[in-house]
Amino acid sequence: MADAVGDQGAVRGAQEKTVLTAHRAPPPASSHALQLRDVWLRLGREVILRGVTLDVPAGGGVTLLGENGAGKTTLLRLIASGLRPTRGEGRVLGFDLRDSRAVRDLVHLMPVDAGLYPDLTGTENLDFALKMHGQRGDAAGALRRVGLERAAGRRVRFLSAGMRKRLALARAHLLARPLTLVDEPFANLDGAGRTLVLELLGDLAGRGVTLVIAAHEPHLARQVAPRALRVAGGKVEEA
Ligand SMILES: Nc1ncnc2c1ncn2[C@@H]1O[C@H](COP(=O)(O)OP(=O)(O)OP(=O)(O)O)[C@@H](O)[C@H]1O
Repeated sequence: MADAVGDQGAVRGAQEKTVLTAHRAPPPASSHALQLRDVWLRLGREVILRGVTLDVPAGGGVTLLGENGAGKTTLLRLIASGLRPTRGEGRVLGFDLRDSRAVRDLVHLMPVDAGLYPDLTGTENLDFALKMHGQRGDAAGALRRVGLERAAGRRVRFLSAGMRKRLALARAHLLARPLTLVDEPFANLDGAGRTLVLELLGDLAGRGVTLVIAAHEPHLARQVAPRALRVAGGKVEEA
């Protein structure tokens, strides 16, 4: 997965984006958080997605299932406008997937590796994410909620994998983007951490956020994103 970590250019770009998005018109009304029509995606020599058609109503949570390498992460990256379809079309809350600036403002992807800035502290990571979206929020409260108050001033590179996951969860919860994509939220977490994931994602769902969760733990993920879809052979089908 492309990694923005430590990329000062990305930080500058995001800061410029803050100014741009703050003045953008509100999204057009759409009853669908996501619509894909015959989407194909080739990466290098491999065709990963082979004609994916999908409608996700706004507020309707989806759990993506599938074997290792099936294409779940790739699909999430495409929805987050990080990859362009080779063929086909998509819309996020009415915006064309090719309008990456609009889509990135509406979507948050919590990647499997957490996708944090290792040289920033926990608080700085949250503050930066808020700034990027032109939002205000209680970073200290979010850190407390995930049990990371003592890590607030520590650089992310010194946190454990589970602590990073908790921090990424705090960020997703704080941002509460209308379409929130979550890649393997339960990985690297202890029992309390998994309960916390369910609480915070459940809270987002309750606030009308559309969740798309890629997970190998359907019994957990479906508690907050009930509709199950299986990714296999480049297709997506109801599970
Ligand atoms: N940048 C890339 N270039 C070429 N192929 C890639 C790239 N990224 C992923 N792939 C391939 O795309 C396929 C789907 O990978 P993906 O990470 O989406 O699977 P996944 O369903 O998320 O798997 P897992 O459950 O293991 O996380 C794999 O065959 C992988 O090798």
